[in-house]
Amino acid sequence: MELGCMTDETWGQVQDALLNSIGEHNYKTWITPLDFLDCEDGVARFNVPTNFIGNWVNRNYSDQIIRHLHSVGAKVRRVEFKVGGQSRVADSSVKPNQTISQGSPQAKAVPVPRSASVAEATDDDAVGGAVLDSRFTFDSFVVGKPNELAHAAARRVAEGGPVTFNPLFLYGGVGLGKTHLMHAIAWQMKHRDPNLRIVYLSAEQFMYRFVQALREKQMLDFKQLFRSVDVLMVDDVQFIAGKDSTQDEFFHTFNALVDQQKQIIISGDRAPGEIKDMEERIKSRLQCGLVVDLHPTDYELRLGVLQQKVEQYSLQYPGLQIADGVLEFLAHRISTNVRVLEGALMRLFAMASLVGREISMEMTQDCLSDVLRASERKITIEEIQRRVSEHYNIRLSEMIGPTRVRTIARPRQIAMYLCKSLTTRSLPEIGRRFGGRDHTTIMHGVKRIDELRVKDGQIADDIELLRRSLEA
Ligand SMILES: Nc1ncnc2c1ncn2[C@@H]1O[C@H](COP(=O)(O)OP(=O)(O)OP(=O)(O)O)[C@@H](O)[C@H]1O
Repeated sequence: MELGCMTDETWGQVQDALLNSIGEHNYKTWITPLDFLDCEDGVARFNVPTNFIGNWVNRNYSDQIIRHLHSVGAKVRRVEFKVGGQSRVADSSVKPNQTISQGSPQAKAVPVPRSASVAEATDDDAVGGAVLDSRFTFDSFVVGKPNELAHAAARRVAEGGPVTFNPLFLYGGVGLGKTHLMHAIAWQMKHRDPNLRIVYLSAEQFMYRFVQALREKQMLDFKQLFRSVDVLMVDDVQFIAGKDSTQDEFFHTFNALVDQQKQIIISGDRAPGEIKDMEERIKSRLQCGLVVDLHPTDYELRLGVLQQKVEQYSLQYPGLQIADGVLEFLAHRISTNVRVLEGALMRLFAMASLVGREISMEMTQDCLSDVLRASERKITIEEIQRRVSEHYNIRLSEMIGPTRVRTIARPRQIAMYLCKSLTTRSLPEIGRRFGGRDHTTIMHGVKRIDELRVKDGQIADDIELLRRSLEA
């Protein structure tokens, strides 16, 4: 089907769909104020009454709007929100809350002031890569135990000098700061040497560029472009898993750059070896350098992020007060990812500025009831296995593997016990996640630990400690 640009009619259909998907309250607050202006060259433009609404819709709903527009046949790549000449931009190929650079025709300001030295360094927008978010710097990255290794590795790479580990592979769950760290590396490298040719892009964008080059018979240019950069950064590499030709091209680009001693930085949602449908030769290349993971946030890190954001938002909303205990409450209750945490805080500030009151505990519970409900702690089997392995200083592969040596088998049984008591997973499911063991083995393990808990104080203490840390 040949898609057309957006019209009043398609916008009407999308509004209906949004009403269904985000609920009446959110719809009235965020979508009703949007005034559809026009749609040209795949860019749909809206007037918004305030910067805040534009920014909020861009961060939280632009992806959904674009998706709904596609589903009703509107050929829209990007939505743009304008207020008095400023605009918020979201691109279907760019992550939400990334911004379009000053070099772009849709240039816009972001609410947080950017560092002048870094801003100047963006002039050439890398080599056809995505635009870097000016907020994602090392200065704004809060370091805690769960991310200190990844942060140190990123810092080390950003310092430049001889390439010591190639690639740097950063991995971790959703919203834990992979993109933030990659942008921070790029900013610092650019700052150090403005002439460096740095390409940052998502694996999805790499694929689109590759397909476009194929279609337009520009493969030579494509190869030259990517093989002549000084630093290549590819975000969310898992996206190319299962996409054979893109993987092939990625593999050759990767090798060409490594041969030239050019730094490569890659991110993924899991360790290279665990990416399904990724060619073995790519997995093994990805493991050749330094592989570091960002662990799920802990309470202190979440509190640190919240405190930093409060400082930032206070500039935006001067005079707003936040009651004692609110940040601690949020850090305790919202234990998913940092993006959710940031969104929650931003929502509170918006609400408090609308009603002109301090952010109290009552307002927090009221305004964030949906987020708080959704964040009710769900402990995963993987998390338990990881924590128990760390606690007993054994490898995760040993925990899941076949060895029956007591020093491994006992922690394994403790992990099985915790899986049974802290998750809703069935015994066969737990068995599968422990290297395909039978459910009777799990049952036996759980029973054994139940007995030992009573007799062995050390085991009881260990279990209690692990339980508390998992539930934190
Ligand atoms: N340690 C941190 N300090 C400050 N901000 C953080 C930190 N970690 C994450 N954030 C913020 O959380 C948001 C999500 O982070 P980011 O986009 O880097 O996550 P990601 O790991 O790339 O997630 P995804 O898997 O969705 O790509 C960003 O606004 C980022 O600035």
